[in-house]
Amino acid sequence: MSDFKQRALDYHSQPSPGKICINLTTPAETVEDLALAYSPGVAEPVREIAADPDNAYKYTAKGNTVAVISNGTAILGLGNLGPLASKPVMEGKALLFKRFANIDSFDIEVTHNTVDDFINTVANIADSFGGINLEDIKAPECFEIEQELKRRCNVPVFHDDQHGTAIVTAAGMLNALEIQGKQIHDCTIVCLGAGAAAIACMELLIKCGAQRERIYMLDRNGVIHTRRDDLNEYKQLFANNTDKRTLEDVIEGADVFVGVSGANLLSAEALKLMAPNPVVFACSNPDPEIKPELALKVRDDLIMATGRSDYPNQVNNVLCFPFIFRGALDVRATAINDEMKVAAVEAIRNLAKEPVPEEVLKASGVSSLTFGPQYIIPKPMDPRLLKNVARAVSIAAVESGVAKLDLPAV
Ligand SMILES: NC(=O)C1=CN([C@@H]2O[C@H](COP(=O)(O)OP(=O)(O)OC[C@H]3O[C@@H](n4cnc5c(N)ncnc54)[C@H](OP(=O)(O)O)[C@@H]3O)[C@@H](O)[C@H]2O)C=CC1
Ligand SMILES: CC(=O)C(=O)O
Ligand SMILES: [Mg+2]
Repeated sequence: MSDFKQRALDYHSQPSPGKICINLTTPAETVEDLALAYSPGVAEPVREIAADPDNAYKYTAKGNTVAVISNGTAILGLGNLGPLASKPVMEGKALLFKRFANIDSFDIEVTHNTVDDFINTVANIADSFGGINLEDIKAPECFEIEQELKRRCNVPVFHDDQHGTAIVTAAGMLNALEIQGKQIHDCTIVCLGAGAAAIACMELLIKCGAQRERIYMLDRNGVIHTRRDDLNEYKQLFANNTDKRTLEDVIEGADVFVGVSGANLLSAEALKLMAPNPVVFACSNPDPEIKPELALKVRDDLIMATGRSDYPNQVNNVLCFPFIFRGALDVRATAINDEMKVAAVEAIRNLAKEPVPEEVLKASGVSSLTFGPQYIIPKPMDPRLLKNVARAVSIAAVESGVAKLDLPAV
């Protein structure tokens, strides 16, 4: 067994199995404590909440708790390995929520037969939480699931693999193109993958100025084009009127490659065909579409990002979901809307241009980080993400009319 594999397994099994636990916030030592915490005292908040459901925010942990919910159908880039196998990732998301935004999470792995079963399960428990973070649910079901849950739930519902990924990709892409001296409007973009992350990333890049006709999306059957008859309604939006059929066909002269598909699917030969000064986001986890060492060996004019923590430029939704939920919970937003997403893109993007504090350099194991090809996007452990992104999101929620509370004082 490799050393890294053993260390990863040890990390998850020691000092106790898993990565999270529940702690108490109130004393529970004496008879009086228990009389307050449980019977008879607990009846008082019960009555208050029955009289007004908003009192759940006052007397329970609801307002600072997010449910991380998966069915395990698209676990990272590992595929459909079932609900239970997704649990380490969902506990990982809970770890990140707590570590970066002090949000408590429950991970919930749902076994279901139909899409309706899944939707009903989540809708029926949603009121227990301040928000719902859907995770690693494959396309195309994820689109219907999110849409229906948004309609049925009173709390924000956010599919992280769609919108968290899209927000971070857009922030990193705008910065990378700025460094490469390119305008997104003029770029030819190749997107390998046509699932949850791909569709959302491309839609957000279009909102940021990319031209739909200059995007070539590919799935397992190659380029998505207008003469295919096997496309779902989401892929159809990206059907290109083209004779190009393969990755090699579309990548020739392309400015941008976004990989949200699977491991090692972009060859060095294909990369060589890209236009000068390309941007390659190989975001598949745990293994990118092309390894940075290989990519940088064949192109020295490249800006390269992956989804991983162990290379420069980590384009990963960890830079978004803790902070967008912090911003939403702080003003009790009823939804996470486009205004809040755009605010998050701008806040993440701008932070990469600020001088980096010593503590971030230390945690990153480097002596300097300056806006440029090796640093297009902030590091997840940058404490300013919490302040800047959450605040920007809260302001956008208030201004767009979905906040139930005023902005908290700074
Ligand atoms: N860095 C980050 O923050 C994030 C990275 N990701 C990564 O993106 C990838 C996809 O995740 P997600 O969108 O949630 O999953 P989905 O299951 O929704 O989509 C996967 C897509 O990848 C395509 N695909 C898989 N294998 C190939 C292949 N050999 N050639 C071409 N296309 C292929 C599938 O094609 P088809 O439609 O034909 O089945 C499908 O369109 C994963 O690797 C995941 O780790 C996801 C979210 C965040
Ligand atoms: C990062 C993430 O959410 C994924 O790879 O699915
Ligand atoms: Mg995911």
